[in-house]
Amino acid sequence: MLHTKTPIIEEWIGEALQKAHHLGEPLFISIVEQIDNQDPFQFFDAGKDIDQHRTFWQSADSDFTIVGVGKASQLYAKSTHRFQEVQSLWNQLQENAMVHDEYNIKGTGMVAIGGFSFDPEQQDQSPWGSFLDTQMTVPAYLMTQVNGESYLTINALIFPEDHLQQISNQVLSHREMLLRQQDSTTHLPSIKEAYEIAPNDWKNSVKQATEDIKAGLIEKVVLARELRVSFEEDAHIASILKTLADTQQNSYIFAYESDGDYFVGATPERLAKLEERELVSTCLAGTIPRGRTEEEDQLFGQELMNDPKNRQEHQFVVEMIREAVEACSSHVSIPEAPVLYPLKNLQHLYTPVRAKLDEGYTLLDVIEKLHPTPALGGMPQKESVEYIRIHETLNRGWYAGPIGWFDAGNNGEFAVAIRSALIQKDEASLFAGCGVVEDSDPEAEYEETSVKLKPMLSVLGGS
Ligand SMILES: C=C(O[C@H]1C=CC=C(C(=O)O)[C@@H]1O)C(=O)O
Ligand SMILES: [Mg+2]
Repeated sequence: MLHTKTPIIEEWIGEALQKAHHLGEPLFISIVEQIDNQDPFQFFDAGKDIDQHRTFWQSADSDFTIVGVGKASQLYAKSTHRFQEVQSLWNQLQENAMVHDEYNIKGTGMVAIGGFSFDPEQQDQSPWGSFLDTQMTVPAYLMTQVNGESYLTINALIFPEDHLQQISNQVLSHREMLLRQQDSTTHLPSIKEAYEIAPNDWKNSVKQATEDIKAGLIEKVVLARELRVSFEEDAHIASILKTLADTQQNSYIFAYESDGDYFVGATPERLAKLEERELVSTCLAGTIPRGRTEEEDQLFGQELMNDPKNRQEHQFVVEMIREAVEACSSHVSIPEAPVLYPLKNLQHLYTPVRAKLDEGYTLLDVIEKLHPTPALGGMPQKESVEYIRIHETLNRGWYAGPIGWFDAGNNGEFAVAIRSALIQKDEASLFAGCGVVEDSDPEAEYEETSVKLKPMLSVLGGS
């Protein structure tokens, strides 16, 4: 199918340029074509020769993948109203756009992919200097894989003074580079050094939090810790993503590249998904390892289901999400009790939330209401985020923040960026947190976070 569209792409760019001339201002153009099936990891890898700004997202059931290369537009915001700001930038961008799309498939055409930091009031930037507080990218080239079909979107902002031949040549040569299928080998890094940041101080902070909870300061707080590793050579991100996708069941695989730094992860936790006003959110909190045998696995699962401490951790999340979703939807349906959600290394308590989003609300409105849920922040929301700001010594940056995408048709999905790492050349910081409630035991919480670090550690050359 490659090459068949070349003349028409050139023609459409020409039309956009004429219109930009006429208007005297830049014009956004979006062109969607169906392409032969592509390997999303190869597409991601091929993108490195075009732009140091790539994005990757795969849904937890692996039936939807989007890969972005370059940036046709960026939506930035930094304030307590960051979600609203992004929404209005998005609305503006769509007002002046020429879209050529005969398919109308979710996640194609004008799509923004990116994330939000956990806490916009955190002043410290290090080591997240390349990641702004809010950064949603409309990729210049976007590959979408959905229902077994692949699509390529070309997005560009065309300026009146642009030169037609120059733009067309560039777009068409990039397109060819991206769609050329190469042989690729998976190459994971080898770890030179790995060390945990102050584990004893962290256990003391968990102990202190249980006392603060008993004293009534807060009800629950999620405390995170960091593991730092260095590699023999720079990490190869496409290989890391592919291995995560191959090994981490029931997980969203994501990567966001910014100026050569990468935020990568395999998170099981959906924040919210919206499709044709059907809203789905997820309560995921409460944790136990997988067993080594099927029998042990079931035993652990039952132990988790019946453990009051884990049920309490989970229940805080259900109550908060219920309230947030009820405030903007109807037909809210939430099962009475959680079920088990199995991952490779651990199992969680899981309660799905379904609702019909009321007219007038967007996915970003829902994200704003939900973030952070008590699975990432705590209870009450504002107090626990303040508690984290004061007591946690690491800078969360984008860890535990919303990460995801939305399109022009009000479809989209955000997960929370846990089980993740910030990768900077031959170094990485891995993060894991756990819900601390009144009955938390620091040693057990420490063990829980160790297991949560495993998925990322294993693809970064650790065990
Ligand atoms: C904060 C994390 O996990 C959350 C999600 C699921 C279960 C959790 C728990 O049982 O503590 C945490 O709330 C993390 O993995 O960094
Ligand atoms: Mg826990």
